[in-house]
Amino acid sequence: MVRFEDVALRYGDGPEVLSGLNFRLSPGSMHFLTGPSGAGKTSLLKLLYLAHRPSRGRVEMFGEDMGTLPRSGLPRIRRRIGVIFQDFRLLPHLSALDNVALPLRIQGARLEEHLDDVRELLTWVGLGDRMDALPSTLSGGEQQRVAIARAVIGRPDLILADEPTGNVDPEIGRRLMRLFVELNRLGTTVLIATHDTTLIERFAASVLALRDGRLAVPAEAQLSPVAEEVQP
Ligand SMILES: Nc1ncnc2c1ncn2[C@@H]1O[C@H](COP(=O)(O)OP(=O)(O)OP(=O)(O)O)[C@@H](O)[C@H]1O
Repeated sequence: MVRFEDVALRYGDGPEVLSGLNFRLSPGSMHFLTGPSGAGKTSLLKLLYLAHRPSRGRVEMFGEDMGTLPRSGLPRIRRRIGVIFQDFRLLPHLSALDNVALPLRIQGARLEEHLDDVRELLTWVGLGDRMDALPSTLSGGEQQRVAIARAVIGRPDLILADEPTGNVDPEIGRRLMRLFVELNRLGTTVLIATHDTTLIERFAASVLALRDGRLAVPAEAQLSPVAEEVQP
């Protein structure tokens, strides 16, 4: 479903911050993306979300070559991806509930028919009593949970998450991971960028390790079709 062949990325005239990337993510697989600060994790997620075009190499998403995709085709591909960036990118004038419902509206769904799902999901992420709050009145961790709910509500084929448990307490972090694992079991491909080694040790997912813009181990990242929580 995702295939990178000798992909590189540079910002402007700068050096390549990612280079020689070769990997693929098979449908319904789960992966962690790790690496020290500055290794290129966020940049790789942005390539996967088509926020940047590679400066070299071939990116294939859902069987289509992104190099030949016209700009008008981007929304169609992005609708299949749920993304959680570190800056959350919530719409400031919409309530938590309306932010989460946004992907459904964009898909053309009638909100009334999905309101219960939106409320259930917000309750699951611990925001049952903050549904009407505007993002500016929510804490960082609460905003992050709204962003996660928004990323998963439309049941995307691919979820990209940048440090999704970074701002929340351990109990909520475990809940969020259960949400990702459950979606993965239902067939969603999940890629989670994190520094958190204990999180990685708890799940039998494959690990893509970035160092200085390169994958430390050339990754045939198609192991672990479904992630299992490792029992202590
Ligand atoms: N918009 C940009 N313009 C120029 N350079 C950038 C830009 N964004 C990132 N970089 C550079 O690209 C490299 C990789 O950054 P990136 O944010 O992808 O790393 P990261 O692994 O996600 O780091 P962290 O764990 O700290 O979030 C860094 O050297 C960074 O300075």
